[in-house]
Amino acid sequence: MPSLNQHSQESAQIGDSVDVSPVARLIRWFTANGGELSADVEIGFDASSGYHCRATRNLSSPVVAKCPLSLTLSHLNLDHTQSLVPHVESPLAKCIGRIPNNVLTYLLLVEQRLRTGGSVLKWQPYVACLPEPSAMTTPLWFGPEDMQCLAGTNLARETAVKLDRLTEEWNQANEVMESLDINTNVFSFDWFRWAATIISSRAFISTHIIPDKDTFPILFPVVDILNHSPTAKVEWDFHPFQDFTLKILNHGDVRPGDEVYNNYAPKQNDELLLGYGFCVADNPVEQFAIKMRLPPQIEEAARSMKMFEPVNVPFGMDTSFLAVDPNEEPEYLRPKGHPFGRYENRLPFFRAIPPRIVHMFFIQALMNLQIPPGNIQADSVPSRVVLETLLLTYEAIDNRSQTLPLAPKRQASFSNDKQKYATIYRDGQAKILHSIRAELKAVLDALRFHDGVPTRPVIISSTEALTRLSSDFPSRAEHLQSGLASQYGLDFSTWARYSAEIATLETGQQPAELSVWKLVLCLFLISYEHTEAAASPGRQAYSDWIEYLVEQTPLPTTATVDAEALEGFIRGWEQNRDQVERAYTWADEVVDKYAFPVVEEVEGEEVQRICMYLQLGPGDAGNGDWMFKGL
Ligand SMILES: C[S@@+](CC[C@H](N)C(=O)[O-])C[C@H]1O[C@@H](n2cnc3c(N)ncnc32)[C@H](O)[C@@H]1O
Repeated sequence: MPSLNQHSQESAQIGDSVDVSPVARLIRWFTANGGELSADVEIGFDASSGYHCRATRNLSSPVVAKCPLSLTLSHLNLDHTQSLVPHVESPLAKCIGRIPNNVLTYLLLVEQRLRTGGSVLKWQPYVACLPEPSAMTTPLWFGPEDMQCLAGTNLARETAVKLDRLTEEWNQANEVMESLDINTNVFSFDWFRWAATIISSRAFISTHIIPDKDTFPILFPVVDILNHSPTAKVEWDFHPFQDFTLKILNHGDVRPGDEVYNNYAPKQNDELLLGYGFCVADNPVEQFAIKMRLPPQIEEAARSMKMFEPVNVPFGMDTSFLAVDPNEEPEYLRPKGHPFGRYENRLPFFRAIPPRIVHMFFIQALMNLQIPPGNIQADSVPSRVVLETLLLTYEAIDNRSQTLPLAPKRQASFSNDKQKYATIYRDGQAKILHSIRAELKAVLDALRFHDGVPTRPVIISSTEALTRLSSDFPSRAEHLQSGLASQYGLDFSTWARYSAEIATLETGQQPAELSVWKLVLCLFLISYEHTEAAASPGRQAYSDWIEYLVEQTPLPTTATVDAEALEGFIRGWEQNRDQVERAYTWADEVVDKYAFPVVEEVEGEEVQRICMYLQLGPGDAGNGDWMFKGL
């Protein structure tokens, strides 16, 4: 390719000799009309990144390209009432004020590209170097197979939304043009989509060059030919109402042959893919967009209880989200080591999660546990509430991560760039989501307790509770186990067997472990209350816990169960009929309120256990700090 400075010195006449390449014509047109391009670079082309800029020798100055306002392309060129940029004659001028400015720019671009509509072909050399529809790689151009690469990602939905919006804009523009007797045949949806993609992938915002008007998209020929690198050090030097210069700040580091990059600002891969049609592998600013709202009635109730006041935002979180409409901006999950830092939170395991989402699950936790918000101080949240908030957050992230599994091992080759970039984006998103799921899971795993005497609040399954019952009240435990064995066919030959079986057993479409828990808690209550025996540390921990649960959920005055139904499981019910009935009714309520599922590995398989949170009595109602100590 000839060096561009040679071209820049040639006289610029559009439409001259046919053997001049489109790039050479572009540069001649550009420089003849006030544009500047460094003599140390050339414009090259390759199939994967299209036109790009490359150093032919060491850069003698930071300036790579400078585009005057007079060469820009935007709807403003159609507006004959202004004198900031040259006017073009076009029927589209009639549409000013009747079609949105960005849409008018699409239409003007199509006119220029198709050399039609009677408009002066002012930007012909520029438009001739714009990528063809066949080169477009944003999801607006994805076929069904390409879309499959986006399955489970946020972009799968956003692409459909964007296409709908574009179709709507196209329909409305056609209506206006028809009403003004403008021939609309030329503005097919495909060309309209092409122009919209050109704008999203290379337009700048007008604010810096025309600060006194509302922002609109504006094209700066040639400056827009540089590709993006997230590490490029550049300056966008705008002189209002005059020109825009792109400078390379570390121009001394650029070697002959190096590609010279712009930096389109830190952008995540969803924005890059949707707007530009490419992605950055291992993009350092990548986050995971997440949109969650409380059900409207719960949100309403929470609002009336002043839960959206800053004093009711727990864990030392930043409260600024309260002033932002949740529909305006998405929230992002941030992986460890993210360059923007993570979210302020006294509890480290919540630092990946946006405060709005943690607050939302905090509200949900209070509702689930039936704790009136007035009883909670945001700076000293009981650990049971912390745990419930964590469980709800984990459940939501876990559910989402099941719709976006971690990437399988892939072959390095793809059938096209769309699939290559979609896969980079998709895999990066899955990686973030699963890493945050794993962080939360690690906290839950660390709280899970299997053997010995709990010395801190722990999560226990019915296996640990039954073990404790066996050691403290062997004959009651034996009776219960034989009842469970005959009712459910459970095998108690080893605890591992029991765990494996109970995890997969259902009764009435509910996990059978819920029923076991109700019986065990009922037995704990009637046994500990009436036992004088000196407590072992293990027994003490459990009996303190039961005492605490009774404090939280007092015994009912009337029962909802008939003790006879418990005959096979609870010994001596005849003598203590009323007591057993009330204890079981209590246990039923406690389990409904507090039991939760936890995934664990039993005999090499991941299974779901129903667990309870064993607090060490009222003294442990503290602020949840223990949850991360020593983790
Ligand atoms: C502002 S234009 C840059 C010029 C463009 N290469 C061309 O052929 O006209 C932005 C487009 O360039 C391509 N591009 C920019 N940076 C890229 C990169 N780092 N990797 C792959 N393609 C890139 C994408 O197609 C994007 O939509």
